[in-house]
Amino acid sequence: MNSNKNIEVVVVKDAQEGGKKAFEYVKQSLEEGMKVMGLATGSTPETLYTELRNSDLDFSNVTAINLDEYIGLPGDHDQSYSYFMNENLFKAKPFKETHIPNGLASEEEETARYNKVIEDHPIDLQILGIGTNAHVGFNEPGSSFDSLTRKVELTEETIEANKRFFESADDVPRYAYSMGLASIMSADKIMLLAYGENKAEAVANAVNGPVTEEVPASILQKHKDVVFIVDEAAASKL
Ligand SMILES: N[C@@H]1[C@@H](O)[C@H](O)[C@@H](COP(=O)(O)O)O[C@@H]1O
Repeated sequence: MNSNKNIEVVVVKDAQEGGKKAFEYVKQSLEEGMKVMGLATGSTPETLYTELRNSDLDFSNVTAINLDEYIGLPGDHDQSYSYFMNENLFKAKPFKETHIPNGLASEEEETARYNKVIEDHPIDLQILGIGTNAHVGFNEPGSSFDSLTRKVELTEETIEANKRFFESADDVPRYAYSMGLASIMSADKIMLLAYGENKAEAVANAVNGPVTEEVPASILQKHKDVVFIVDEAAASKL
């Protein structure tokens, strides 16, 4: 099924099974001494976070670094990624430190601050979701493979996909701070999760397509240790 030897693809039945499989990888990383874990938001990692919350794994020696945050939303806004992480993971599972971009801070200061956070805490395991247009974090098509944390403009496709969490598309922020593709690639290990038929094309392009900035996740073909955990629907175009 997987014709690209660089990306290991594990196919599971559904998101529930995906959460359990992803949990095993996280557990193994912890056993191997993981100190810094890169975290993702969106609906995809929810089943993994449920497994983590319900486990007895101890993250009190692990630093968490999140991929991105909407610009303009305060951390206590119920659609901010900061709020999502607190509710889905951090309240139940304390980490040593948690880092997430501050959506209210100024661009210059915040991007410099966040790049320093990543530089000071090399990521052992990075969790990723994937957008329907193959974005990772908020690195939309056209993002440079050399990019670090910066302000990004969301595409219409992403605004459409994310409006389900807001009252209307007009309420979806237009900009975000996102870790760049080079920052993501600097992680020692990467685990990308994807569930559902609407991710099938993005997954196929990322795994088997050309490595191009038009398909941000395709850069993962160049990483030495990457696994995709996808359900049967998301694997259907591989
Ligand atoms: N910035 C996030 C990504 O980190 C996430 O992976 C992706 C998919 O979201 P979902 O998991 O809800 O499909 O879109 C969002 O825009």
